Amino acid sequence: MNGKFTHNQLITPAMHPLSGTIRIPGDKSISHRAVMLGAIAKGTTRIQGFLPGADCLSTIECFQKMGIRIEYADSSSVRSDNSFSPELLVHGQGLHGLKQPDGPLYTGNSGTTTRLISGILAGQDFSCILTGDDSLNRRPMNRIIEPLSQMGASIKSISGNGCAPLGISPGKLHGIRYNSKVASAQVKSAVLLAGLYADSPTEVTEPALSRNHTESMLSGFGADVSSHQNENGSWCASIQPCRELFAQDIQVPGDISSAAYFIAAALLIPGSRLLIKNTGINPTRAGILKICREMGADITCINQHVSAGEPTADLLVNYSPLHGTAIGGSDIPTLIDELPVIAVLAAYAKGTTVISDAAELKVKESNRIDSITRGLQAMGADVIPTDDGMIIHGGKALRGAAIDSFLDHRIAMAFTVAALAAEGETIIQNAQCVDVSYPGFYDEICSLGRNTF
Ligand SMILES: O=C(O)C1=C[C@@H](OP(=O)(O)O)[C@@H](O)[C@H](O)C1
Ligand SMILES: C=C(OP(=O)(O)O)C(=O)O
Repeated sequence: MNGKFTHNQLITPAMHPLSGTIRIPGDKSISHRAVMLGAIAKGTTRIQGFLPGADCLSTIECFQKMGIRIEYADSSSVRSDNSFSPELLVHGQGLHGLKQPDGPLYTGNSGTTTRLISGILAGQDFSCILTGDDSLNRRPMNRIIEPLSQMGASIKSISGNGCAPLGISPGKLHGIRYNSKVASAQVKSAVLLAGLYADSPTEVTEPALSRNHTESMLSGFGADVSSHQNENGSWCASIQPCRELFAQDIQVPGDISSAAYFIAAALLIPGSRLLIKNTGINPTRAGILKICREMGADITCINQHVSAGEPTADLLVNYSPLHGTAIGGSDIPTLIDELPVIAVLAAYAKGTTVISDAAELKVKESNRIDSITRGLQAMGADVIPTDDGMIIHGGKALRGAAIDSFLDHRIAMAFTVAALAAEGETIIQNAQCVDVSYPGFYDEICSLGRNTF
């Protein structure tokens, strides 16, 4: 992967409780989707609270390369709490307004960019190539190649290994009824986005409900989308062919996946009391709140409201002694990206935590079953990896260690939290990868714990 992720970060144990009020950067999933739908809508979409993380910047660059003008609005500002609040203007050109890029589209480290944009590109009348960094180009793409091909798209893995680079050429799309084996919002979204361009309705069924931001936002932009749960517990989302999408004003809530590190740090460090403002609590994303409460956490949602179709709240988190739990089934998609930091909580909790049904962890930015296990073992935790998760016998005191981030932002941040509650110093290797989803993470967590890093 790119040399820019080479910086190592020293973490010393927290010397003080975490206290105060923080505001988390915008939701990554919603930021991606707002740019994508804005680009293929008619008119100018205004996105407040956009996440300027590396992944979302990859999405912006892809659409700029396809002729879409995207700019920061003058009113982008530094808020009173010193955080930058970017407001983005996306000058959409309509469903058929994208132009052929003059070279490959580079999606960096971002699975969301690659898979969702593939659904849009399948409906264009030009050919292009999608490629990412080393990690991205190892992740499975057959999961989108298969349904998009069934719809009539011409999409292939150029090296024939089921991974990017992907070559996408014009094809005439028709609606399908697709049964996805995995509960994946990226697969569902790729199919629904291609469904905008199909000549008949498209349906995707998934075994459990994955994050539903695409469905909500497509509806807001004027598409005819619906979803329901089947009798066997699976979920079905459908979309009608679409003539035009219309620009929207979108307020992106804070990312609960980023809030997760502050929730966890406050739960682990005695005496902590943290108010995390304006966090998205969409039930398809908020599984971490449920699981933490099951583990004994004191977390209260206050000031609940709906912003641009997304449930949002301030989270008040108090230090809490935790105990182990079982995590699996339909909860997994609602907390998939939080499992690294939940595993850290489990290592500090009394008793045993069993994580199952989470084989998807193996195909993220790193093999997260492996990277979590290795990191926790290096710190002295008792953890046994399994095929679809892990078993953690918690409650041992952890010690600082050298932690390989595997260039995976979630691993770097989860082990930063582990290090704050450990004995001795920890080095997070290649820690700059946090910029993928949370630029400024180290400044924020450092200012709260008043640690000397
Ligand atoms: O659609 C999205 O925005 C995402 C979906 C999830 O991936 P899968 O769809 O592969 O589960 C998640 O892990 C990723 O961080 C973001
Ligand atoms: C898996 C993640 O993202 P993506 O799939 O977009 O790379 C993540 O942010 O943890």
